[in-house]
Amino acid sequence: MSWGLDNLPYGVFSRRGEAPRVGVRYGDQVLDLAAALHDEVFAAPSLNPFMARGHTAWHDTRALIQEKLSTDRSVTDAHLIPLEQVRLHLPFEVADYVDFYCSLDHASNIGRIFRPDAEPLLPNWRHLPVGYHGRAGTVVVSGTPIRRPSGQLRAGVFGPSTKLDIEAELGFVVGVPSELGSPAGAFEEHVFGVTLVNDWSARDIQSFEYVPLGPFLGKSFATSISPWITPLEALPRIPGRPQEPEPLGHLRRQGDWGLDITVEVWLNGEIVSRPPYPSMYWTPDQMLAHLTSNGASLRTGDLFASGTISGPQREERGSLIELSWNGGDPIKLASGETRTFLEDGDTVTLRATAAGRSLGEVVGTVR
Ligand SMILES: O=C(O)/C=C/C(=O)CC(=O)CC(=O)O
Ligand SMILES: [Ca+2]
Ligand SMILES: [Mg+2]
Repeated sequence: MSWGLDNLPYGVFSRRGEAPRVGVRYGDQVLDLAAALHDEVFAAPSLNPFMARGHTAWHDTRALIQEKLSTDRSVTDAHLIPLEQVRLHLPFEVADYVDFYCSLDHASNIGRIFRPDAEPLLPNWRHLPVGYHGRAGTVVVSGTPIRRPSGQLRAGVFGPSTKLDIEAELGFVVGVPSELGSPAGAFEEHVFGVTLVNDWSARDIQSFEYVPLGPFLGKSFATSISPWITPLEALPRIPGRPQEPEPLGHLRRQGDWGLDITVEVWLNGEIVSRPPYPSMYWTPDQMLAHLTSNGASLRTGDLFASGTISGPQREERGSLIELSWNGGDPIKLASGETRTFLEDGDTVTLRATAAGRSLGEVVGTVR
């Protein structure tokens, strides 16, 4: 079952007229945790206070919820609320937002498109997980409409982007802070769980502005996430793929943090791509190690995303700029229409599963 006892993602919900609070998804219902577990930490309108409690509390709480859901009828009858009665909110207060660039296939494709006369991979790419700081305040929950951004599309031209794109990504949510001046400790001590991310991107704004400081307004206008945060414990882990050259000591992998997750990209109701997470080059423990290797501290609520997930096949690409090769090879939809970049009214839905467990969906419609 996609939302069974082995899944149990956390979110923030409210019923009409009630204050938002923390719940866990079970089947097509939400378990009201403040009521079911008599713990005030779940009465907060965000997951941050619970996430700050740390790894042992996360593990014990999950075990308790599993036990109550499987044995305690009074809990299940009184505190499970049908999903159609609730509104889902942004599940945590986003502290900092960082976006990496961990897919070899995505980085190679983008290199070919943006820098056709150079080597597709820049010389640093295999030595560290390249990333940039995004904009935490514009991370929005699934369902939030996306306004087409305006910006400088080329020298002397300001106007609405004509190359509005998506990026199918996985996001990692930090629960436990780290100390300023020291690298973070073990991945599972800091990272609470994962969420699906659509990092909307305006490719015309991006390609004019990005030299030499990186993406700025082409990416900061909105980033959508799933209302559900899946705990690390619920995710099937697999070995990461081979890396050449061997990374420096501080970037060596801490264990098997490859994740067996497949994403689906839906455009106006049809699947246009299935990006495979196992094809990612840099693993999330390496992202965390790199992010804090200079002593930068983590805060509860930090979000770091993997970067666009693209596999080697065309139908595995996680962005429209790759799927349509920057507009030169339009995507043919079953409806008979074609697409290069997004048009007003288009709806994009990302869905993902990990060994049958749903990670939920991220939906956005362009306005
Ligand atoms: O290579 C570049 O110039 C920029 C590439 C990106 O679009 C960066 C990005 O958002 C990272 C990602 O999603 O993989
Ligand atoms: Ca991105
Ligand atoms: Mg963004």
